[in-house]
Amino acid sequence: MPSLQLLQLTEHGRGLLASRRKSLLFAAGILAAGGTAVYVQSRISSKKSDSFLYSNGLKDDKKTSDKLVTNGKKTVQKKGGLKALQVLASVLLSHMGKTGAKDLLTMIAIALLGVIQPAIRVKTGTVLKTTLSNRLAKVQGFLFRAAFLQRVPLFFRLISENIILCFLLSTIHSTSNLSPFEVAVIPPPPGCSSVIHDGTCNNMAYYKISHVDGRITNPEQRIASDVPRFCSELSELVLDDLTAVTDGLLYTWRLCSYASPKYLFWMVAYVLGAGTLIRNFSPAFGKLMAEEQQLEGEYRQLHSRLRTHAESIAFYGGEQREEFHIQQKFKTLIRHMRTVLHNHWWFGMIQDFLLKYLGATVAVILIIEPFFSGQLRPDASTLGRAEMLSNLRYHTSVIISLFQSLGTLSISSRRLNRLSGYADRIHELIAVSRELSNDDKSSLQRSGSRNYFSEAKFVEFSGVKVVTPSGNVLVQDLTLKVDSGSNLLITGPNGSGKSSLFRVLGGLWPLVSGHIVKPGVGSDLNKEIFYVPQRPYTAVGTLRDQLIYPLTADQEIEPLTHSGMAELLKNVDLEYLLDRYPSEKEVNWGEELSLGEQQRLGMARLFYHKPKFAILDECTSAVTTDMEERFCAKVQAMGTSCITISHRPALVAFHDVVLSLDGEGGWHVNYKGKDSPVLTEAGGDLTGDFETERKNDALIVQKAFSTSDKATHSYISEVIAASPNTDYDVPLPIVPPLQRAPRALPLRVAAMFKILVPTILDKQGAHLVAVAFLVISRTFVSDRIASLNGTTVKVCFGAGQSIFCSINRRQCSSKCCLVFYCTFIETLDSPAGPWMEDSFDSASTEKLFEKQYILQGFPHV
Ligand SMILES: Nc1ncnc2c1ncn2[C@@H]1O[C@H](COP(=O)(O)OP(=O)(O)OP(=O)(O)O)[C@@H](O)[C@H]1O
Repeated sequence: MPSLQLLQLTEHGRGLLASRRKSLLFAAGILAAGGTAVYVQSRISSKKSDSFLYSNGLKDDKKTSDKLVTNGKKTVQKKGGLKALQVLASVLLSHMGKTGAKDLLTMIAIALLGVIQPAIRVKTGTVLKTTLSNRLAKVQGFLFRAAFLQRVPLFFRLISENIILCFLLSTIHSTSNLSPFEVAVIPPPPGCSSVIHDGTCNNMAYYKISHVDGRITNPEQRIASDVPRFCSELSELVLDDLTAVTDGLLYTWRLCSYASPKYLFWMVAYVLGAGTLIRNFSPAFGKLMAEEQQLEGEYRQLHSRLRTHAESIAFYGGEQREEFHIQQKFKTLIRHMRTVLHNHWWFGMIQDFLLKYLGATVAVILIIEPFFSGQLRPDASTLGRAEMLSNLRYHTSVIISLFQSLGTLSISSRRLNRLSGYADRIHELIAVSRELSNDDKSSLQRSGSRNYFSEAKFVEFSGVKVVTPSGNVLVQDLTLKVDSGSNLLITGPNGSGKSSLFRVLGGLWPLVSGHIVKPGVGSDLNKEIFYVPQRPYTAVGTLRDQLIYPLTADQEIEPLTHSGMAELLKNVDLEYLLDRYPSEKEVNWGEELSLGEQQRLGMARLFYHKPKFAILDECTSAVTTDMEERFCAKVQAMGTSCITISHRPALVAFHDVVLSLDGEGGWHVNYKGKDSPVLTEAGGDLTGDFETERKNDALIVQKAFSTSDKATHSYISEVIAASPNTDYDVPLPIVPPLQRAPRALPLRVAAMFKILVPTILDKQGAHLVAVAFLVISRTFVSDRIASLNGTTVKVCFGAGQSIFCSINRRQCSSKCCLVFYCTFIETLDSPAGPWMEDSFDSASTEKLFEKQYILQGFPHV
């Protein structure tokens, strides 16, 4: 009979299936060949991507300057999402290293473990886990028997077996639950993070991205959130697709061994058709995802701004304004997330319907089609019918599994689309940061062109133009030389470009035109030119770390001793910090020290580094004049040349050259006569003894106060006299410390209700109630299913409906029947199982086989 091609195993197929080793070798061969092909391709495209990324960074100077001037209008060159994905995947593979390769192998091993399991199921009709569970159940039954018969050695043997089985089951369970995200993230995501960190931390790219370039907002969101999500979703996709491909190949091969290729043809045609339909419906998930990340980043940034400027906002009382902004952003984010969720909901529904449920129905139709067409007739003999049934059952399982793998592959495009949203953002970050970090190198390399940096022992500007990132020209054609040993003071109105000149000198802003000569060109650490800003950066760490910053302990040539630290701090009257903070204590210095103290710490840092040139950008604005003068004198004594920005006339005395900017691009230079005094108006020989008491500041104020006019004096005296005397005997009120220990459970539950109850009546509350109802009803159904244990079930195998069953309806709702039916189909014994020996109702043509089962081991769903 021609239709028996479905049922009869061909000789070739039998041969192949007879050897499980061959099947595994075959699958492993396909995997290895596929893996090698993908790796080779990725290496090739990695080279291409590298050259693509580098070529982006190396643009000629003209282009750079044009780009800067038109930065505001600049648009990001959008790569296709999948192109970005390809580039990123190749970057990941090429920067994987040993650890990354190990992770990838683990992933493949997990995928194969998932594949081997169905392979065993197909062959033996049981799942490995199910076999072990069955055995465990049996062993536990035997335990009772052994105990009842008082057979102690047998009992202990069974207990040992029980323990081993438990261990194996828990290993299998936790291995199959091992999420690919964890595999990818427990060691840091291979390649990706290091490429990004290299790119953003090099050549001040972190500064240029957010302050100069403007193409990327919130780079930290991309690094901290997009990268882990991308890695997690990529590993999931690779794992699922790897499993689906191998599953698909195995099942296709088995189906072709048993049955006509027309089944495969119909299935592929169906999946392709459904896939095309779905693709046409698919919303732009990649774009939606990128937008979501962008909005999330902006929302986070508002919170981090609030935290950074908390004190100023609190003093201004600006909470409501800040809250308004945060709420606005939050609402926009929620609105967008709702759109995304809605799209996922309806699209997932269509996708599941077409590929999962309708796909399974198509599989059943394919299987029963020969019955309806009359090509397939049950054999007259009992054994023939039994074999037909077993084949029918087996083919249903193979075709459904094949549909599932094809379905998984066909939804990959949606997942890829989503992934491409992350890939786009990460790729953009890598490309922009490489481009920016290469900008500086390119200006060094092109010393033949008009604008470049070169190395010398002095600082010189020749025809330098200072242009802001938004294109405003601050200084035109500046030409000036600062020799080693001489000091330059820069003055000018606010916003005239004084700090910007240093930004160009330090390479933070590009050199648009002109030539700069300076010491330490291209060196990593600013040993030659040391910058001291108005608010010095205080790194997280100990007091010692602050002094040696940016060096780390292992970079120090001469380690700073405790007495050295004390000496440095004494110069700036901060030696009390040594008593206040233990030497190993890590402190958030930016929050704990006042601005004046931070400036003094910045000065001590300069004394430690002893650079050739020091750029002092209003770094003494918050310290007393006395301290400022001592600092300048000490710097001079150290032999460091200063380039200073200050509005204080007292500092003129310490400088030989004054550069004045007019704020409109103009500038002029004044040189001081050689006989000018080095002393300030405040007087005192500052080059002599620098050590003054901290109390000096207070003494100066007291002196000024006592010499002030009589009226003021009498007014203040009156105020002091009117103020109440402090009674030191009265105990001060004790402020209770913040509660740190966790509260008792009832209190925590009450707090939760306090939050939840008011929201229960609004829209979100309704959602919450609906979800709670679903969860409770699911538990109820699950409980009903579990109560099926012990129920007697009659299972019938019919010619028309393939398999059906009936359950005592009094004990089980129709929903439970459905769940039971699906579960039963999945866990049905092997075609060669013991039921084949049972008798058939051969009188009925409809009912081919019937058997009663007592259900056991039904879990809660
Ligand atoms: N990242 C930036 N993008 C665009 N414009 C900027 C940027 N940074 C600074 N500017 C502009 O450049 C101009 C000069 O700024 P700069 O900080 O050099 O002024 P300054 O002379 O040091 O002023 P002040 O005396 O107030 O410190 C200002 O108008 C400022 O708005």
